[in-house]
Amino acid sequence: MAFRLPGWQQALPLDWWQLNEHEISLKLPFSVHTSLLDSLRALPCFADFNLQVDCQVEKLPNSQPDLPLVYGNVIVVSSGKGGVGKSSVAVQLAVALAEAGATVGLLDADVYGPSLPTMLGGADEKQSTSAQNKLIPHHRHGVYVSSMGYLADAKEAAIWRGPMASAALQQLFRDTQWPRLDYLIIDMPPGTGDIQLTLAQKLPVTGAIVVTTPQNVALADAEKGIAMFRKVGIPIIGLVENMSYYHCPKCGFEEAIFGRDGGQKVATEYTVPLLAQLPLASALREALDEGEPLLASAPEHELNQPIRALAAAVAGQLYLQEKAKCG
Ligand SMILES: Nc1ncnc2c1ncn2[C@@H]1O[C@H](COP(=O)(O)OP(=O)(O)OP(=O)(O)O)[C@@H](O)[C@H]1O
Repeated sequence: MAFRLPGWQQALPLDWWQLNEHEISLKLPFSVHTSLLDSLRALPCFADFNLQVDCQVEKLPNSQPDLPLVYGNVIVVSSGKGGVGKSSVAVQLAVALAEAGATVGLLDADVYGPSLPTMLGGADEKQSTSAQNKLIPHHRHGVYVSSMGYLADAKEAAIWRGPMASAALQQLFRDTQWPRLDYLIIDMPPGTGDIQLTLAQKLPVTGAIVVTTPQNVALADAEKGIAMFRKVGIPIIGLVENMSYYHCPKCGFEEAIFGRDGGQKVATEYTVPLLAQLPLASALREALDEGEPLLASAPEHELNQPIRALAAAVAGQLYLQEKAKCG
């Protein structure tokens, strides 16, 4: 059976492989957690070889080529509707990419309900400023984080009007002293209104992810999210269906309590990839509530594998889609 990376329909290009006597090296231009390559290592044709994998993240063009940008690939995580798990997906995606070896930044643009300080911990610590008046990001679970939640009083930010909120966010984006990043993940405010549209147009974005749950109400809003990014010419990396099925921690029983395959239908209708169907699991919520994502607090937990596969699918699709544009 041929090996496929998560989210890939095709085999890996031949020029990514190199054979040197008893060693095969694979050069990937994006991040993939090593555990996702175990089935590749187990193929009989690799039995006599030592497989070396080297991930060197390639910087791809973004939607604002004229803006000077020192960061790597900028991925916005959005949702048409609140409460579907957008921030949870953004946080776990960032931690998973960092765990796979990438240098990752996470910008909390969810100004009206910044939840990253809760999910990553250190909510009481303030961000300090450098001698050049730049904001120093926190470094949590391998990810560089900058959030309104570390800066402004949440109650004060909650009454900001749209233009004020989007100006504050652009400033947060610009004035954070990011290290040289491979990926910057932006947790967008939920919805498809003016503030989201302005942010999508003003920020240099490489690709967007739309998070949804399988219920019809959430899917209808996810469709609006896809339409919004298409309108402003931002490539859609794909759709993430969160809370796709309930995972019983005791017996492993799984049930699609919000309905089945809604995300797949929308993905097919809009011809975007369905990047992942993530379980609804109390262990994931408890870990995020404690500021210790499961990937960090219990790396061996079985619930982490779908998140690692999501991260590989996001990184791989972003690369594939950009290269497809170049023909
Ligand atoms: N797959 C999941 N399993 C269990 N709990 C989850 C899952 N995804 C998210 N949650 C929980 O659901 C709640 C809402 O998630 P989250 O804050 O990520 O949603 P959101 O879409 O970002 O919300 P908002 O739009 O209000 O910012 C959180 O308590 C989170 O821990």
